[in-house]
Amino acid sequence: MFEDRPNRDAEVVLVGRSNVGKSTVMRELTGHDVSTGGKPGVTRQPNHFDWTAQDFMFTDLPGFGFMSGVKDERREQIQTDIVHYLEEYADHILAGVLVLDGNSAVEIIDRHADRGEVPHDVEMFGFLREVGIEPIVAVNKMDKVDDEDERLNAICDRLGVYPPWQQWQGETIAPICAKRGSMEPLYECLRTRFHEAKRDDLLGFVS
Ligand SMILES: Nc1nc2c(ncn2[C@@H]2O[C@H](COP(=O)(O)OP(=O)(O)OP(=O)(O)O)[C@@H](O)[C@H]2O)c(=O)[nH]1
Repeated sequence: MFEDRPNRDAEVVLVGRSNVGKSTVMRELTGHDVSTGGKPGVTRQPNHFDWTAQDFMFTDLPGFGFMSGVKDERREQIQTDIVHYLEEYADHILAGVLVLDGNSAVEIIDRHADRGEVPHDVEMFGFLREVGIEPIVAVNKMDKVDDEDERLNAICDRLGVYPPWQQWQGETIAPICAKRGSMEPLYECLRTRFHEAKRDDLLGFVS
């Protein structure tokens, strides 16, 4: 199990396959320069970004799916740890941000589905809902996507969310480009969640 979780009442977690840009999203959210780029699977332990005064933190959970240089057994252990973490702290988690790579998500999901497997992203989306954490899908790397509406609708379709994607704007689907600092759609979704949770004191983190 992951260790050293600060005891905070409110939390937003980020999950996503390796190399989707989770650390870059985190840097934009927190202003902390976490290690980005390089080898996929760099993040192996949760990174907590902690605000004691507000009793709140953002948590970057390790990338699931492909991790280079990590043995199968170890990778499975990390996945099990992620699941346990989300189950255990679900009551404190105001939002689960599933970060996808807008440029490759549909292709990867379809490849796994064609093999008769449940794609990781689809599984994680469903799992978050199952444990009572409403997911926000941050579709990153939109700078690499030409047919924006078509791609976002395909992502909705694969996740079992009804297209058109625009009806989930500000709530569930957030097309972003973390590398260029285009984060407003994600901030909008987070503001909605904080407001619903009556935590308007947290709005300053996403304005
Ligand atoms: N084109 C583009 N590239 C991006 C964007 N955001 C991140 N990247 C790049 O994607 C690569 C992976 O980014 P990271 O933030 O390290 O990804 P990660 O998901 O934290 O990776 P792990 O540590 O392996 O879990 C880096 O080369 C980033 O520069 C984006 O919005 N557009």
